[in-house]
Amino acid sequence: MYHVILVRHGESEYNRRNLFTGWTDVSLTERGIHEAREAGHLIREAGYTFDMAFSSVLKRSIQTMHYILDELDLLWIPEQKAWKLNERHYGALQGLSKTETAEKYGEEQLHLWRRSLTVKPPLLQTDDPRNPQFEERYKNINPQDLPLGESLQDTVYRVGDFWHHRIVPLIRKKERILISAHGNTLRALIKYMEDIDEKSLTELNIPTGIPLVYELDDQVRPIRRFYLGEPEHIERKSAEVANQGNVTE
Ligand SMILES: O=C(O)[C@@H](CO)OP(=O)(O)O
Repeated sequence: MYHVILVRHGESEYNRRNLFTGWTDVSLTERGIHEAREAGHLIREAGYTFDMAFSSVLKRSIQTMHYILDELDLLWIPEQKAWKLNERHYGALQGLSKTETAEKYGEEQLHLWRRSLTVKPPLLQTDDPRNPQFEERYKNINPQDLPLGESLQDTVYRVGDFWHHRIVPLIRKKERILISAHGNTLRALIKYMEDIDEKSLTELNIPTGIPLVYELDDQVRPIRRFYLGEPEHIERKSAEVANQGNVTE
């Protein structure tokens, strides 16, 4: 049996301000740093270790990976930063307030944009300064592969491809792997691995900074997944994510 540990980065500046983030490159807050360190602590307490770590090319995920590795005294292990692990691209919603978006378009529309599998956000115009094609960090990526906005399904394709071609071969070689990524990247990966139905996927909210352990069989297929930590705390943090953008609470 193999295992892999997935973590959603700790709270970011945009999470705190309740703004759509996507590919916007924002830092962790003090709370986020604490959550990332706590994730490392939980992993250490549970007795896991790593041979290699992955993050996206967004700093909140990179910082989280480093805080976790620091807690484990593993900052020396090889790491890889991959754009294919970036958060789902939220198109023209990026930078908007989730609450204001709900007030303007209704909670139902907000929920569709946030949690449906196939609904795309309004796309960026190609001349929008937020277009990833203008960013130095994506200069080696085929411009046609860079999104102007993605549905979760689009994210499932790119994350699934990365998992299948880059992570699975390492797991087969018995590499113990940490993946520090994002709420919707991890929802996409869970969809890819388990093919869960759309309703369950809609209800799946990944809490920040809580390690998610996947046990995998000899064919690298999932056996079960579980969070490390105290169930009530995890439940509360998942509900916090689900309720972002509620107009009335
Ligand atoms: O804004 C975002 O990029 C994501 C993750 O923070 O939010 P949501 O939970 O609304 O998909």
